[in-house]
Amino acid sequence: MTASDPTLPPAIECTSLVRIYRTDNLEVQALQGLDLHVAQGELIALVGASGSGKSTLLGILAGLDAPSAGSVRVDGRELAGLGPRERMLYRRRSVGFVWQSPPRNLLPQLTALQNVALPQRYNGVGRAARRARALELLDSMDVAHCRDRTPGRLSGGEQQRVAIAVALANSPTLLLADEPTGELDAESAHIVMAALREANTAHGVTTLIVTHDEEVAGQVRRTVAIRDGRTATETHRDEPASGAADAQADGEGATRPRRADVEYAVVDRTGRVQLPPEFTEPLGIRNLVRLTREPGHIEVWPEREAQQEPEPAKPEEDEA
Ligand SMILES: Nc1ncnc2c1ncn2[C@@H]1O[C@H](COP(=O)(O)OP(=O)(O)OP(=O)(O)O)[C@@H](O)[C@H]1O
Repeated sequence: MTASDPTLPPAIECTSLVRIYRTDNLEVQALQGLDLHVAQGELIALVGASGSGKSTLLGILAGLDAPSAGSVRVDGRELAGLGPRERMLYRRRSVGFVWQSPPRNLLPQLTALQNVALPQRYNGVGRAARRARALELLDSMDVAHCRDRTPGRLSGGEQQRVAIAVALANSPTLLLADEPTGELDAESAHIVMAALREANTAHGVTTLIVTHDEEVAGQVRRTVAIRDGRTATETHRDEPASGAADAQADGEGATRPRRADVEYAVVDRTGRVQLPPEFTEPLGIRNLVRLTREPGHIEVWPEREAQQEPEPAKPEEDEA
């Protein structure tokens, strides 16, 4: 992650974001008041069960969709009220997008070099500069050898690395990837993940990756979990896994375990916290809990326990 400049606005700031899909007689609340704050230059993974709202959020951040309510700011700019032309320019200049399916990312009749040059052409970049930038990006994604081949003659992993180069072509501030390793074997997934990290560090682009793959999520410092259309928990890692091994070598060649990951529950602006089912279900917690304030922490009691007043802790007896 590149160090973020405190004078810059956050890369992403979602506040009470709501997206309701309405069909004939059905209403689906895909996002239900989601809050998310991402600093400039961060690389984060977004995880959550199928239907939790990940793709909906990505579509809104990409400018492909608009929220029903709430605010979404990218680099301090409110997206909710953009008109069609501003939205098109935002998509063209500010965001790069990598889809799960390699063929969806590239035009099949164009070579890798032409695919990376094309978005720059739409942005008014001259021929020589387009070509130079495309070659530089293909090199930085380690696919320079693929420059004159069409996508059909590239492996899935090579296609995804060319797709990252395409996404970076117009120097976006935000790189979004929806399950970019979802159709790849483990080795290719590892290489594509390394390319996304390279995009984040060497090109300084804030990167958000939606994934179901725990190994991919384990390779970033911050993983945000969405549940029922809201950010529910976050896992922060001091030392993300490199992807291949879960231990790191010290100077003398010995390995030491990674420091423990820390999982936080997200507290939203109104003080709401989602209690994960692995905490609530064993205790039979459903509708009500009782909170007690303790020195330095808060205790959450199931309703039936709360009805029987918790006994105050007895001072420890002197064993002498
Ligand atoms: N165009 C749409 N019309 C109606 N409902 C939709 C539409 N797109 C998504 N939904 C619904 O919104 C909810 C969130 O969907 P979304 O695709 O954002 O979830 P997801 O977390 O990305 O799921 P997955 O991991 O399966 O891709 C789901 O209940 C889904 O059925």
